[in-house]
Amino acid sequence: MSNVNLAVIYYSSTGTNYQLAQWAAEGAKEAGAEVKILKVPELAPQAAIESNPAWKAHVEATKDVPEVSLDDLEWADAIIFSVPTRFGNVPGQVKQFLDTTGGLWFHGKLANKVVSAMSSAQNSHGGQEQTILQLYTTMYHWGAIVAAPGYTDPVIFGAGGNPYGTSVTVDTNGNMVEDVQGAVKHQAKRTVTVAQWVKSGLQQEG
Ligand SMILES: Cc1cc2nc3c(=O)[nH]c(=O)nc-3n(C[C@H](O)[C@H](O)[C@H](O)COP(=O)(O)O)c2cc1C
Repeated sequence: MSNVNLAVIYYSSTGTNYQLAQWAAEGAKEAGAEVKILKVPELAPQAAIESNPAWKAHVEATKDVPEVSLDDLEWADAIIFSVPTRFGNVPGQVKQFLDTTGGLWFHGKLANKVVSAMSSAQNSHGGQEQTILQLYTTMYHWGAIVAAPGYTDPVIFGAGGNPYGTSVTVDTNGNMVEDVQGAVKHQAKRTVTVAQWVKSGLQQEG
């Protein structure tokens, strides 16, 4: 066991980021972490969800996935976010959740979390990198330690070569274009490894 608690926190309307989250959870478990997959609460009106069959089906399919809470953030030594782009930024649902973390931040409870992020978009240059960087901006304010994948494994090149975090293109049928499973698992393992280093260093400091 790695003694790392890892939360995979995702938002997804049509399933892509849920799949990325599941692969990340697999990779983190293989690295020995204790893992929770947690969804960001939906804020969209029911009428909007009903108007899109893929969205409606995904909400139904994931109704039993627990919603992320502030307690989960306290529990986690490491966090992997997976969020689709919304015009180059994180979805409003994710921003709303991040904006509830002020109290934890104030009490120093978010410092030294090891984090990394993943994303998706409909176009191959539709804002994946920017979305991850927007998320990381908040992480810097938390005092979190961003464990971006960089080019630390050859699998990253095959997945599109995004050094900020694994990202994928989603075609009009909702299918992923690139094969990113290996890159996601590598990113998850790296996040757990860095979290182990940080956690053991902090424990030595007392
Ligand atoms: C409001 C909105 C804005 C979006 N903006 C972009 C965009 O700027 N570029 C792009 O390529 N895709 C854009 N998309 C497509 C989503 O990123 C895509 O549906 C998502 O990555 C699929 O992930 P999911 O299956 O986890 O929901 C947008 C979708 C919505 C609903």
